[in-house]
Amino acid sequence: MRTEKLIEASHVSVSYGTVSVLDNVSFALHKSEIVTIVGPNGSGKSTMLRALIGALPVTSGEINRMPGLRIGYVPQRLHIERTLPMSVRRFFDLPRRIDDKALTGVLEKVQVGHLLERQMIDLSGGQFQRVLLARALLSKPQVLVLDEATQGLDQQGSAEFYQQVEAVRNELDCAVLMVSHELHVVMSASDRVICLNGHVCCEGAPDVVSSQPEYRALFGTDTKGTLALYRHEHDHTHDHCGHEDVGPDVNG
Ligand SMILES: Nc1ncnc2c1ncn2[C@@H]1O[C@H](COP(=O)(O)OP(=O)(O)OP(=O)(O)O)[C@@H](O)[C@H]1O
Repeated sequence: MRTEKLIEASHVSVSYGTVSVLDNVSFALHKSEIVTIVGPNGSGKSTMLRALIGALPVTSGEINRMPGLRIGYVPQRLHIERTLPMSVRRFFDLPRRIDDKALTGVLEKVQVGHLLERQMIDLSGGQFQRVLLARALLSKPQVLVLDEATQGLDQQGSAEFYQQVEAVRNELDCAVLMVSHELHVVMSASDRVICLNGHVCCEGAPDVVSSQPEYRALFGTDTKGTLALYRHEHDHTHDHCGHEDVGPDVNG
């Protein structure tokens, strides 16, 4: 039986000016599930995340979030000014002071306690992303949103990061909604995968999605998928589900 819906998008379309980026997308995120959005460059993944969390207005359709929903957001990257001294502890205090007691539990979960006095700019890529994850957890989120949070990490670093995310989900029982290009990593860590290319091409459990013709057309039959993703030329249509392919041109 499905649990309660935390966020629901119904027939959502988003355009930037006259350019349509999302067309008639419907989607629901349920309590405790890990959902990954995959798709080629420019297919609207970040746009969809931003619309779902309310950071971007939709052109048509509707997005409903559970009243009072707490969302923790881990961005793709964050620029820290190199000339500005900023310790990890100070970073946690932005935009408002966090007392040590509130911080302790989160530091243990994400194993960044030993980094508190370090400068943000001196952290490794993996440490930096774990600090961002810890910061997102401070609001005790019911939904954790990750937008390509492991960009720049090597395969082992990103696998460790996603294991950490899974552990956090298991402990906090929060839902996780993420965008990733690392199909081989996220496919194993997700309950459900949405394959997006301006519209929802297919969705379902990872093993179901990876055997769909739409998915294979996008990512190739290679289980790693990553290279095919960047080489993708979207020339298939979706007659079986009544969608005309109106997705953006994403020649990589
Ligand atoms: N603020 C904006 N104004 C105009 N166009 C935008 C804006 N943001 C994104 N776009 C365009 O919308 C399309 C979808 O962008 P989006 O970032 O959602 O895709 P994506 O799937 O997340 O891409 P990537 O995998 O490269 O990160 C792209 O063509 C992009 O150039």
